[in-house]
Amino acid sequence: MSRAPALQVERVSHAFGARKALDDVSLEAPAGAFTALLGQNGAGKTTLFSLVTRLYHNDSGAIRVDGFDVRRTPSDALARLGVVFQARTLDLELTVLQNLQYHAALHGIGGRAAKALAREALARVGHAERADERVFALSGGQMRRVEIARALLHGPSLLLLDEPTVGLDIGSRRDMLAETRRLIAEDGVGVLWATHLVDEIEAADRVVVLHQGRLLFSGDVPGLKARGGSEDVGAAFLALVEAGANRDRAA
Ligand SMILES: Nc1ncnc2c1ncn2[C@@H]1O[C@H](COP(=O)(O)OP(=O)(O)OP(=O)(O)O)[C@@H](O)[C@H]1O
Repeated sequence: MSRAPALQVERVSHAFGARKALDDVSLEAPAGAFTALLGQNGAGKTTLFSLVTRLYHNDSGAIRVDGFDVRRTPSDALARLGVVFQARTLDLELTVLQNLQYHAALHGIGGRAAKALAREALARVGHAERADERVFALSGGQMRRVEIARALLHGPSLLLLDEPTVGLDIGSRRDMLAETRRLIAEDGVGVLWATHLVDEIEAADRVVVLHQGRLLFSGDVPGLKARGGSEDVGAAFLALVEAGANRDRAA
């Protein structure tokens, strides 16, 4: 039997009052792959993440994590989901290990098992030796890695990252991307990585393009280049966005 996609979004819409933040969006993030969710400011990336994580309720379409519908089987879906939000969410006064143990407790894992999983997750992001330090002593990039370790701790099938490299220097950005791709290769986790930076995309990645709440493209990098009429990913992306805006003006 083939494995369910890590994430399936089917015909989902969401509005804030009269403003449509997502308009009939369908997309997939396969297991064992890096999917870049590419969109400019206001594209709807964070809204989509809020629906997948159930911060917002989706009352149209369907969202499935590893085959589990987030509305009908929320605990199964959320148990298979790891998230790194755009805003930092670690408790600065607690140690790195305590932050991870707290997260483990939310997933029903306690005691020695939690400690062991936390140390293992920290080792996977190269931070085993920081376990007993308080979070305020870490740099922005180190905190991000701890957040990734925390998101991986309960063994999710899908990892959502909302613009995780914002505020990081070039070296930290590159390292974080390489580490995420290594985790995909080692664990088979499916990653949905929201970004507006085209240089974070590699040739073998999947790409989903959102613009003003609408899906403009979903496929691989060669497909994006073909649709945008350019060998340059950035130029192809901008061509798609421009064509979408022209369609809206004509409508
Ligand atoms: N809580 C809210 N109330 C009203 N409108 C909102 C709210 N959150 C988002 N929006 C609107 O929904 C649209 C999509 O916003 P969203 O934050 O999902 O985009 P984004 O792609 O994450 O953007 P960015 O790259 O700037 O973070 C925007 O027009 C935004 O103004």
